[in-house]
Amino acid sequence: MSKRIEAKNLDIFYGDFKAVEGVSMIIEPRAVTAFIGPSGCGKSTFLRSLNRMHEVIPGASVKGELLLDGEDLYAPAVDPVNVRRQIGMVFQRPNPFPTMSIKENVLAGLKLNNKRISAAEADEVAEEALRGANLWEEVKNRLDLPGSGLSGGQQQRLCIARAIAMRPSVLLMDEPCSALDPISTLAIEDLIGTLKNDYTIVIVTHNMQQAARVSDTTAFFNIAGTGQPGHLIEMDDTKTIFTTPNEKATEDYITGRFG
Ligand SMILES: Nc1ncnc2c1ncn2[C@@H]1O[C@H](COP(=O)(O)OP(=O)(O)OP(=O)(O)O)[C@@H](O)[C@H]1O
Repeated sequence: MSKRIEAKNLDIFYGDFKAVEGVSMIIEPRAVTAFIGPSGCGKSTFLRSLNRMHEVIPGASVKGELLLDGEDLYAPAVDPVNVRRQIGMVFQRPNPFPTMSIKENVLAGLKLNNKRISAAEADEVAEEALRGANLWEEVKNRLDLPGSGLSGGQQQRLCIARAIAMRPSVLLMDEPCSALDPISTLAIEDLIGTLKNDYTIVIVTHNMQQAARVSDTTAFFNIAGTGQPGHLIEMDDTKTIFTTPNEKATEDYITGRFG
């Protein structure tokens, strides 16, 4: 299920503005890859380009190649909706559909994709996804109550359940814990550790300790100045990045000298 992503010399634009330049990297399956770097260096932009989510912004475009297990995700014949089905995304703020029940939220992606499933199948998919998101025990007796009635941490796990109900190969997470308290953050971090057995996981985080705790590989992005494009500076085992990085800029960033 878990797939490998390869970016080759990727540039990303908002209209004429080049936000990210020349990124080449391999994101391995069954592992967690963290993107770190100062504000504006293009971490979220690059993350969103991985499932073509940035295309919802008018004028956004990419140059270069992006391969999922060797298949070019930007080839003319590829439907971006299909890409997003394979590569799910979890956002900074938990965003369950407020008028839907917990169960309907989990199944929302399938419904949007017009997947016809029987009531029994729906129950099965919902339970499996909620178990996968480590939320089942907390919600199994209130599946028909609104998703918005859950705590922030539970809502974020509900959004993860909604993403994994689609059986994606990759899960992208854009600062998934930044709106959560420390206990809920820990629950999501534990969950990320379990999910990597089945998915390729990419996480953007501002929290250096979090990157060190949850990821196997870390990519450091930087920006030379306002109006300049962000670049990938280096990518390595998380341990190496946090102990003996190759680049001075990485060392300065992880030791808190800037950013
Ligand atoms: N929708 C947009 N339209 C135009 N420019 C954008 C848009 N989104 C981001 N940018 C620009 O692209 C650059 C990279 O932004 P991005 O949000 O990807 O950086 P980031 O590293 O994720 O920052 P942060 O850590 O603050 O979230 C910035 O210069 C930003 O202003």
